[in-house]
Amino acid sequence: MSVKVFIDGAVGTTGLEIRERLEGRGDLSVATLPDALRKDANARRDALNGADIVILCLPDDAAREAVALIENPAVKVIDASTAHRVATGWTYGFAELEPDQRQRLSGATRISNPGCYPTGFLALVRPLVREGLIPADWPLTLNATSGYSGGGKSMIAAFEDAEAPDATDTAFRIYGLDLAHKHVPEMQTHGGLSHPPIFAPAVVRTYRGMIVEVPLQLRAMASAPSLTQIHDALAAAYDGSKLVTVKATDDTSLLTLEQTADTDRLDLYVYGNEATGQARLIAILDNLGKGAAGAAVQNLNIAAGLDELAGLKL
Ligand SMILES: NC(=O)C1=CN([C@@H]2O[C@H](COP(=O)(O)OP(=O)(O)OC[C@H]3O[C@@H](n4cnc5c(N)ncnc54)[C@H](OP(=O)(O)O)[C@@H]3O)[C@@H](O)[C@H]2O)C=CC1
Ligand SMILES: CC(=O)N[C@@H](CCC(=O)OP(=O)(O)O)C(=O)O
Repeated sequence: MSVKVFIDGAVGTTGLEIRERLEGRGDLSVATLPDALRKDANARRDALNGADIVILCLPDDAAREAVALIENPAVKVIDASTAHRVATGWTYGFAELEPDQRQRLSGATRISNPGCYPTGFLALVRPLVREGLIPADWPLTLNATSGYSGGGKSMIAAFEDAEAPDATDTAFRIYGLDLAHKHVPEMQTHGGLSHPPIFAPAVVRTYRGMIVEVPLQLRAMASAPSLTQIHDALAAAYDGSKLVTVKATDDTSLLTLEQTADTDRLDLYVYGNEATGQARLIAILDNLGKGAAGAAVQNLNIAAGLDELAGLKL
């Protein structure tokens, strides 16, 4: 039987990417609302309660509002916003993050899709904390750069439309200077960390793509893990995954923000210097791929009991 999917926010940046991945699928049908009704509460209530699975591609407040409109207990929800990523009763939609995560997702009715930056950070850090290679109370930092589609329609306009209210011609800018970025709580919670990491994000004049880097002073840790131990722990954590891959570190020429653009892959690297006891852990993904729409479709497939990789871009 075909699974009925409703996308709320279907004409936004993430919604359009999800629709593209679901096109031509015979195992599910996709409903969206016409333009005149897409913000109409009654039309949304009917569509939300009539679906098997809904995907919310909305700002946080509108996502909370959508969840409140759902009365049918059989409806499963995948929320792409930040609203429920550390909320009680929600399962974090990063299938590869913990050994039992996929199984938990297959039985969940409320799934929070991870943030794009946390996807890179957690992929690098969580297995190492779990294995005791990084102490849970280590003062972690991460530097990251995103394509401008990460800011949705308004940031796309700012970079592409000189008439937009916040138009910019910058090539690269840093932000999050108050150290209170909305992604930090999920990084701490799902990383199993005692303290929030320092998160230094930047946005660059490229539509899509993301690099997340975690620098580590290994020699200062009591565990003093070697680069090989770190590499092997990550390789073991993602063994068999077609989306998350620990890459060889002998070819630095491929380390670009664009290398996973328009795919749902997540490429991980462990670089460093054994002699100085320093490491640079690097994750490269598409903010709209594994960072948003790719993860949402993967979660949809798992929640619906379908082929997990159907519609995904490898
Ligand atoms: N862009 C990215 O890389 C990522 C985005 N996300 C998250 O996904 C969600 C969507 O982001 P994104 O697609 O980038 O944002 P966009 O701004 O591109 O799209 C949001 C869409 O939601 C619509 N909308 C707003 N309020 C309502 C409402 N009350 N009822 C119905 N529709 C509404 C908007 O309508 P209108 O077109 O009229 O403005 C717009 O089409 C956000 O929570 C974001 O944080 C998560 C990971 C990465
Ligand atoms: C470049 C840029 O501005 N990126 C956004 C994050 C992307 C996003 O939409 O955040 P969610 O993953 O939580 O939905 C930001 O830093 O706020």
